[in-house]
Amino acid sequence: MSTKLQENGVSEGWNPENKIVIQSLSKVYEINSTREDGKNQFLAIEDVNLVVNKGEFITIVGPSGCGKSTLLDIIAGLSKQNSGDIFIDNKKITGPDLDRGIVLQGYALLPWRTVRQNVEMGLEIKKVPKNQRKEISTKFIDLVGLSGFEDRFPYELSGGMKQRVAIARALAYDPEVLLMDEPFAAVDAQTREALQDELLRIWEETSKTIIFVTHSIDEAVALADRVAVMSVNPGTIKEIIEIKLPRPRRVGDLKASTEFSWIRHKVWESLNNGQSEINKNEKQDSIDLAEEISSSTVL
Ligand SMILES: Nc1ncnc2c1ncn2[C@@H]1O[C@H](COP(=O)(O)OP(=O)(O)OP(=O)(O)O)[C@@H](O)[C@H]1O
Repeated sequence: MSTKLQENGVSEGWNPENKIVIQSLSKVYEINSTREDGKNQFLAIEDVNLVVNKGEFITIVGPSGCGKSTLLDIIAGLSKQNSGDIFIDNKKITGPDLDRGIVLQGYALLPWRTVRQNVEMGLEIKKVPKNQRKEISTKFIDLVGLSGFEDRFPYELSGGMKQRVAIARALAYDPEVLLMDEPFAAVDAQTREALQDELLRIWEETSKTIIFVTHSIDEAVALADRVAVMSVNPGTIKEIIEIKLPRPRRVGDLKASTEFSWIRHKVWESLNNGQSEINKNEKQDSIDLAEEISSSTVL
């Protein structure tokens, strides 16, 4: 894939199968530092490269702080990278847009709006007429199994129901890409499995392209076509593991299979090697620091 850009921001020599192309992405945060060397920048992700095909389901796993949310925020256009580019349908992204739906861990529903009004938010922004909005919201409320709850307010719903509303809201305005950051982390195990099955069913029905961040290896393997494993310090994608489990999938059934356990172990190993690397890096950092201290003592 060529990195050369034409004047209209379209890259040359791209593959029409590609939905999202991430090239050499890096992000530096400015941080408050008390270090003597005055360093006040932190390299959160470095040289991230990833190509996601149309209709593909990619999950991202990695140790805490490796930059999963940072990466997703940049793809969403909510945060700006320091270097590198992201293309969606071969167009360079420059900020948030309705082509990308976002589902976050904290639901982010508006408490003063009913289920229906929350689901219709994106449609209002898109200036879809009222009767059409109702038709669309009815369809997606039904799709996530919340028919009959249209007039409830968020405080009247369980965590799992709120998360369903957030998914319906993201789907209702028909984004081609869904970006999900640990969307099921706050619900109990049983609800989580039900939501995973529901998401798989919706994805099969709507053929969206999904990038899904999770801490759970089981969830990553059960949902994805490919799992991107990130390492920390600096955060980058160290390995992409293809999940060749048959579809359609039901999460409960999958987990009982030997094939699932084998792939799960493979992802675990990849993550665990990363942990060893962190320990090595930390050890090396300590060695460097120790050497610095000892040499300054000699001086
Ligand atoms: N606004 C910010 N300012 C400074 N540093 C930040 C900021 N946001 C994130 N970081 C740092 O960047 C690194 C990556 O953070 P990020 O939240 O992307 O990681 P993550 O992989 O999503 O973590 P977790 O799995 O714990 O949610 C972390 O070391 C974090 O401390």
